[in-house]
Amino acid sequence: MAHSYEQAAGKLMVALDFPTAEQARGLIESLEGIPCYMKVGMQLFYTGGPDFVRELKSKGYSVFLDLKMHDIPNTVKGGANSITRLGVDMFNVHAAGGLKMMSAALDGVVSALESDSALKRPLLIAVTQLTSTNRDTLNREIGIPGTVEDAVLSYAALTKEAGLDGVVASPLEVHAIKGQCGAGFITVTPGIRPAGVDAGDQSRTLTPREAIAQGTDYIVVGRPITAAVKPREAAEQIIGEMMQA
Ligand SMILES: O=c1ccn([C@@H]2O[C@H](COP(=O)(O)O)[C@@H](O)[C@H]2O)c(=O)[nH]1
Repeated sequence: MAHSYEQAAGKLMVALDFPTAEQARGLIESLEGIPCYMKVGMQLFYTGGPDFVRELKSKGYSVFLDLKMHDIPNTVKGGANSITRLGVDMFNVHAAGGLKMMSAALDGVVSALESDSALKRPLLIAVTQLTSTNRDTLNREIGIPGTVEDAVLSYAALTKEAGLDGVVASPLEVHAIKGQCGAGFITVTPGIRPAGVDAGDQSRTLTPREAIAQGTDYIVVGRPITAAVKPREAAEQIIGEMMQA
């Protein structure tokens, strides 16, 4: 299906992986007017904190808070409650934390919503197998047998059972996830590299056009935009590719 400019831009999540809010603001200014999602990860959150997230929301951006919580259920429930109060549009936990931990995250969301009717329900998703990992990481290093896709599908099934909205996976697994969990189960896919751009530490990658063609709901793009000489041009080129998919 062809995408309009707005549809394609709305599926682009820009990873604001910067050490300071000041540096992130520089990129945001250069992308002004592009209706993309902004993703705040641990590097920026640990310096910019909740205030920076509120600043993004006040500018009208949809925000994915990518803190990948992974702790005991009670702690994750509290974290999810605080994040929901912050007013983000999406946040995540690690599926490896298990069913009880993911259900506790959902409880944290529900308890926040019950305490303040003005709050909007954020999408809650779980990280399956990091896109920087491959079969060797899984089998030899961690000692988990099988293919990466097996592991991703197993985490996705658990995430669905816990009642979460979707998963983070590589674009290579989107087709299988949608087949198993249904088209409405959201996939958020990092590991995006336009042709000719260095993969860096990413192992399981596709281009923006290929990822959209696989049926992913959102692509996450960091360095191909943030480290580009002309970030706005890089972002517009990616959106153009997504529109052609
Ligand atoms: O499996 C995962 C989960 C999260 N990420 C995050 O996405 C971006 C990707 O950045 P690039 O610079 O485009 O590689 C980054 O914020 C990661 O923390 C991921 O890459 N893989």
